[in-house]
Amino acid sequence: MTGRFVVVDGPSGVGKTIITALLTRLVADAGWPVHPTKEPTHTTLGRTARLGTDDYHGLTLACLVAADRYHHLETEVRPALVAGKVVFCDRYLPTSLVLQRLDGVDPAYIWDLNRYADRPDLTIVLTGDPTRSRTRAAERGIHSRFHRGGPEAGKRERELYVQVADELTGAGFAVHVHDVGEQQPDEVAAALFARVRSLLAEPSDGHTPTASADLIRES
Ligand SMILES: Nc1ncnc2c1ncn2[C@@H]1O[C@H](COP(=O)(O)OP(=O)(O)O)[C@@H](O)[C@H]1O
Ligand SMILES: Cc1cn([C@H]2C[C@H](O)[C@@H](COP(=O)(O)OP(=O)(O)O)O2)c(=O)[nH]c1=O
Repeated sequence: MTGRFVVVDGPSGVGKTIITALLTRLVADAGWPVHPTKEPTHTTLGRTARLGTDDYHGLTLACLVAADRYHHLETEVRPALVAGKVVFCDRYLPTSLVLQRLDGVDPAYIWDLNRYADRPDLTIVLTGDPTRSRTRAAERGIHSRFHRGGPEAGKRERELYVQVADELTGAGFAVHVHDVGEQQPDEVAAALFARVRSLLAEPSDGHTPTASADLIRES
């Protein structure tokens, strides 16, 4: 697979969607074929996960989002990578490691469930002021129980993303944590584009499965 797989993840309202769109534009303008996408997907399975967080909890939701992820990889991500595209995915494994953990699922099981999900070439984790992120998410519209809970829940979500970024790094993932601070979206995208450009200059690693559960259990 000659393309590159880049994930943009982080707490709700931190700016994943807008940054993914801006980065996609910058990379396309640099002459690369791009494929922006997101999880949960727009399939029936993905919509059930996105809109069903009040009905589905714990292991059920963990399996639902993992099933959506495997279908996404098979039908969309891998074909785009084979076609040489730069795939930008808004939410991926880090979301599961944070939200399913908040939902009481054993982290080792979350890793196991995602064992065969492709390891991205780069995982970008956006962090920012939790109150600001929560406010933006609320203004945009709350459609998930994970959006509720105010600043305290936002603080915990942010802490877990930072912890998960360390776990992923320990498991051999290329992780880039970016705190948006006071930056406007175009400034964030420009800073991240520099990192993505250096990735595009490197040879592709062929996109191996995640298969890191043992590593994490041993750590
Ligand atoms: N750095 C930023 N500065 C100001 N507004 C932002 C910033 N990042 C995102 N926003 C705005 O906040 C809202 C939520 O951003 P969005 O990209 O949808 O977040 P996410 O996908 O992480 O939930 C959007 O209206 C977006 O334009
Ligand atoms: C990808 C993913 C999503 N979800 C669920 C819970 C999230 O609140 C919801 C994400 O829906 P989404 O519309 O992407 O939310 P946001 O606007 O905050 O980016 O899907 C998980 O529980 N685990 C996952 O791994």
